[in-house]
Amino acid sequence: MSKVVNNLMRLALLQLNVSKDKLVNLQHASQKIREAVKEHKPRIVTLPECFNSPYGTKYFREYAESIPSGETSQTLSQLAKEMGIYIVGGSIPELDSDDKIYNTCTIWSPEGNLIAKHRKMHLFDIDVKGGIRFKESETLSAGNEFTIIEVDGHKIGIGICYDIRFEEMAKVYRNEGCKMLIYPAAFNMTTGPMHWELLQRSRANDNQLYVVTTSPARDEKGEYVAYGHSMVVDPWAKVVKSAKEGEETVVADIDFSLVEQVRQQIPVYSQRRLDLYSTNKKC
Ligand SMILES: NC(=O)CCC(=O)C(=O)O
Repeated sequence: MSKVVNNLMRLALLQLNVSKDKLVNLQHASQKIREAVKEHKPRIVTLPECFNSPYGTKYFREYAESIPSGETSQTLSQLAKEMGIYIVGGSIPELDSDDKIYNTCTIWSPEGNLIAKHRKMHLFDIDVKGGIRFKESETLSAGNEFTIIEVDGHKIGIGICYDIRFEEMAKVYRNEGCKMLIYPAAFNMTTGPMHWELLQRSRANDNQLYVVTTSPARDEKGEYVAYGHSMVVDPWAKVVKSAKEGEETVVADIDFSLVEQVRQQIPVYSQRRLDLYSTNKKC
């Protein structure tokens, strides 16, 4: 007998205020998760990049925790179990046994189990004249592994923020059968207005899948001012839901059958000229 797959799935994206107090951040995220689940009954709740600490290289070591023994992991595990949901737990600075620190997303099942963790693969090192300079590599190490989870028969690829700029990574996920990419993210006031929506619509369009981002809320007084605008883009590359700048919960109903519809109607994937080019081929 063939497996019946439910194509509909509700997501709640929590664009959260983040402070310098880790305990306050965890309590706030917990309250918002409980409220979102009671009100909207999502299958998956997503959190922002660096939701338990300020986003800055000088903070990462101080706020870093082991996974899954640290207090943030324990909190997310209990919440996922209590509310019976999947949590894509934004990201936190992770302290590894080798004393390295990673920017890591943990993913929790409705039973409270850690089903995957994604370490940001591409570190955010940029220097835009007159704009922003940021060097994650001053304190962070890069992850080396792709991360795919499966929820109700649907494969979902995970990246973190700057990872979205690398179309090769998204293509690997598409090649593996992903129908959605989720990126906890914290763009800024220089690149956000230029590239935030463009990148999401590009990845959705290139790969004919859903793209979901979750940002911290904008805090104009913060040292790093996040752009906000958490977003859901569908496989037609249409923005179906978008937050404004402040704290907000975005609820989106996903219809995975759209993925197949788009892929059938515009069959670029099978029309590629892999005899002429491939990602491995040198120019
Ligand atoms: N936290 C990040 O990786 C920020 C990425 C970003 O702002 C960009 O422009 O890329």
